[in-house]
Amino acid sequence: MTGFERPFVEIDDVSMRYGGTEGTLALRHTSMRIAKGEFVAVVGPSGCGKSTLMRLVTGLWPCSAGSVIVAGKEVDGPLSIAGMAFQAPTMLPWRTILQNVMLPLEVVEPHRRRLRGERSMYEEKARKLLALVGLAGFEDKTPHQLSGGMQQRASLCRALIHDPQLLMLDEPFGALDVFTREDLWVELQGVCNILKPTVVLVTHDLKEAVFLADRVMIMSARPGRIIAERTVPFPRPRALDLTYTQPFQELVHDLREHISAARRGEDMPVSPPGAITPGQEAPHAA
Ligand SMILES: Nc1ncnc2c1ncn2[C@@H]1O[C@H](COP(=O)(O)OP(=O)(O)OP(=O)(O)O)[C@@H](O)[C@H]1O
Repeated sequence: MTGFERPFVEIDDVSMRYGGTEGTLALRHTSMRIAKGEFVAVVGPSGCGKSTLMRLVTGLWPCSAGSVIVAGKEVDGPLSIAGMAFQAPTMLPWRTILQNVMLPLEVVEPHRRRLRGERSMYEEKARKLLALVGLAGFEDKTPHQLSGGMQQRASLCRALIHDPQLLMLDEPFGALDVFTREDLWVELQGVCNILKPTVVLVTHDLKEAVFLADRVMIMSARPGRIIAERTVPFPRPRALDLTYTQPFQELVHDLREHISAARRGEDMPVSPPGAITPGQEAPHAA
């Protein structure tokens, strides 16, 4: 990195209230910086405003106060450079898996314009992505012919088909069994290593956060704000065996304590941003 590089995502003193002045205050004075290519996980008590934060960053909702800047531009509407995946894969049941994966290309420019003339190139790309997550051979199936885990893999491909610079994942593995979930962590890590998007992952699973992220941001109970962050020092690629090691479990435990305190409405002593767990070396984070 040369000199100062502007963060890719800049969330500045953002507040968000649903339903007018008497409505629910979901976020209060939340700030966050995310570097290009960085993988950030956001954890916090249930209902603290994590999904709200995702909606503000992707421009699906406007903030009530503060600003969100992505790639140097203030977000003032839905972001075409973002790909999204949620807990429910939400595949269109009448379309094949390949057609579902290609859906964003029918909406997002410049792909929309190019799709008619370059359909076979785009189809090839969708097939390659599906192969990358172990779904080669399932392109022509419909969603109901696939398991939940397979549908979630396909929804990851759909989030990535238009080469998003920003990948926003809101509990994407929350509905899956633990084995499928862990397989998908490894696959997501592999895909990110190749495509290198900037990623924001909202999750309740602290192991998932530590396994996947360069940095974990911890939110307070509602109204949410960032109360602490941890840099994850483990080198990549990470293997699942890492989750059984003591440093990994200590970091998960540390996060759990922060969230328990946040649920009780207490703030733990806040570590400086980017604090590193004692005895561990600095990460490669972007
Ligand atoms: N569309 C909406 N209208 C009114 N209130 C909302 C709306 N969406 C969310 N809220 C409220 O805002 C607060 C934050 O919700 P949000 O979904 O962002 O939290 P979360 O941290 O993602 O929750 P969870 O961990 O349970 O998924 C909650 O109190 C919720 O009830």
